[in-house]
Amino acid sequence: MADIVATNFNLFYGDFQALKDINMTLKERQLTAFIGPSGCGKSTFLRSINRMNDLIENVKITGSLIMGDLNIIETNKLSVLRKRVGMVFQKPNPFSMSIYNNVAYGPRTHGIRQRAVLDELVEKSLRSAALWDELKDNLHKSALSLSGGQQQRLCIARSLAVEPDVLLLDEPTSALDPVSTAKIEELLEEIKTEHTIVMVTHNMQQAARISDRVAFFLSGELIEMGDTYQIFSQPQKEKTSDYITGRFG
Ligand SMILES: Nc1ncnc2c1ncn2[C@@H]1O[C@H](COP(=O)(O)OP(=O)(O)OP(=O)(O)O)[C@@H](O)[C@H]1O
Repeated sequence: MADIVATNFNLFYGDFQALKDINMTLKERQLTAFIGPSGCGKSTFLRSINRMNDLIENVKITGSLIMGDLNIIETNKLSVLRKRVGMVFQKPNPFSMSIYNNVAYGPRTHGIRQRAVLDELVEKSLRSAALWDELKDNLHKSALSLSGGQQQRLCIARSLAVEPDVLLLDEPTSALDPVSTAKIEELLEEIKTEHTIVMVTHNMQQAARISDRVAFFLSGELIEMGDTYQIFSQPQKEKTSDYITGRFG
């Protein structure tokens, strides 16, 4: 595992520059929250970390994004990158298959076939996502029969099953009720010492509750990054202070 380091990172959608000269270190085994008003580039930067932006036409990137020995921008081994960097989206998107097969899907695509190994990975991942006790007797039920909160925890379990270094989460609780949100926050706090977690959130209380570090974006720029306590109690930049006190955004 290693820190993720962005240096002079720029991203353009056609002529539009969505990210401007980002210099940032995402520390390993910490949870970093990306905050900022809508359209400021948080998701674009998050998607850059596992090259999801490759799917979009006319994207141009300059600068570098490095994780230890892995050059994220230049590698042509996307399956290796995506094994090391998992992603969970805003809306739970389990596959239309059983709970077991959802979690076993990633390991199977990486060639794991032995039933005992898969069983162990499924159990470990569901335990990490705080779902094992709830679901262990129903592993062959359809994932689509679960509640929204359970589906999102299943999506986290599915990402964890390939044992990634990094977990990217794009507003993972914004479609969920407060109880499901609390469960996800709790599980992220539990797993963050074993993974580097980067989460986009519009919920400032959530960032304050569970992140170790906060990065504040505005209009494609990284305005300020620091320890969560510092950002919320003693922001160094006026724009950060205006945003967190609700003056705009
Ligand atoms: N596929 C795309 N093509 C062109 N422009 C895009 C594309 N995706 C995003 N953008 C633009 O890039 C900018 C940053 O968008 P992005 O989704 O990264 O912002 P965000 O901070 O995550 O916003 P939100 O909080 O609303 O999700 C916005 O101006 C957006 O319109």
